[in-house]
Amino acid sequence: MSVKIAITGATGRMGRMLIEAVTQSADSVLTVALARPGNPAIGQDAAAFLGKSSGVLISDDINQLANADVLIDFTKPDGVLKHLGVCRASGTRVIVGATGFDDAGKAAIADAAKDIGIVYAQNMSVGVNLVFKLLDVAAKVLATGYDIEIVEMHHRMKVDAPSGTALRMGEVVAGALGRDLKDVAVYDREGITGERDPSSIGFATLRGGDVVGDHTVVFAGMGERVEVTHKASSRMIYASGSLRAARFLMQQSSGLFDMQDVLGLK
Ligand SMILES: NC(=O)C1=CN([C@@H]2O[C@H](COP(=O)(O)OP(=O)(O)OC[C@H]3O[C@@H](n4cnc5c(N)ncnc54)[C@H](OP(=O)(O)O)[C@@H]3O)[C@@H](O)[C@H]2O)C=CC1
Ligand SMILES: O=C(O)C1=N[C@H](C(=O)O)C[C@H](O)C1
Repeated sequence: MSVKIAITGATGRMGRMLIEAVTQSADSVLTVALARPGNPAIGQDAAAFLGKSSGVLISDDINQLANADVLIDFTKPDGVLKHLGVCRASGTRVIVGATGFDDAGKAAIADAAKDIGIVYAQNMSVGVNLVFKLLDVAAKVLATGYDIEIVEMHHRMKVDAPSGTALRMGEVVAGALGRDLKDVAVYDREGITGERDPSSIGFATLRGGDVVGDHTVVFAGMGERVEVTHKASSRMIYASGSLRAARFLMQQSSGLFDMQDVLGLK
């Protein structure tokens, strides 16, 4: 049976990629496509930008979320939290792809997962989730004598920094070393900074052009440097991962999961 999918932010970069992925999928079907009130695409077919017809018109009525098995939400934290309220009431499962949540937002996601199945992942790609595993191993092997720095580059339209993926990479590495990222993260360096604190994990954020998403974690020692890099060249990797997460969620009536759960990497 096809999984009934709702897409919010239907005219966004990821929204459109998700609509394309659902229209190509054999086991999911688009039933709801939402945009914010005033969006000029409201009333148009959700797949019109592909020159296709999906039979689903873009709407601004969030109560339509009840007409889906799974909402895939790549909007922004405030949008996700609003949509979660409707989904919690209707029993619609949710995939949270948006990044930039504060601690209160993350707590609200965890609370909603008491009633509905939720996959929340800063990066839905198989490759990045493999990298998370590799980083756990690398950090443990290179635990002493290696300075850890995380560099990411994204397109000029991205509004949050560092990326959710870079922050998750920091959490994985810090966790492997028994550190709390909140205590050791360094996000800015300017002027006379003093020598590097060996326990710190530094972040550098680059923005420009149309870069889909590049991440490198550097382990810099005396005499050698190990770099673990992932480069995304298509947003379809995130859309395909999200559909995989949707199939996984159909087996879960409640609970909070991530892509490591979906991919069986735990
Ligand atoms: N987890 C993952 O694998 C990935 C996560 N992302 C994350 O997904 C998010 C979206 O990225 P991207 O598609 O590039 O961004 P876009 O800006 O292209 O799209 C965002 C969409 O969300 C809508 N939106 C924004 N705020 C709200 C709101 N409060 N309520 C309802 N709709 C809203 C926008 O509508 P409007 O046009 O009206 O502003 C737009 O349609 C980002 O947080 C990004 O970091 C991106 C790629 C992969
Ligand atoms: O905004 C993006 O584009 C991306 N956002 C996610 C993040 O913040 O990590 C995932 C991916 O890197 C693309």
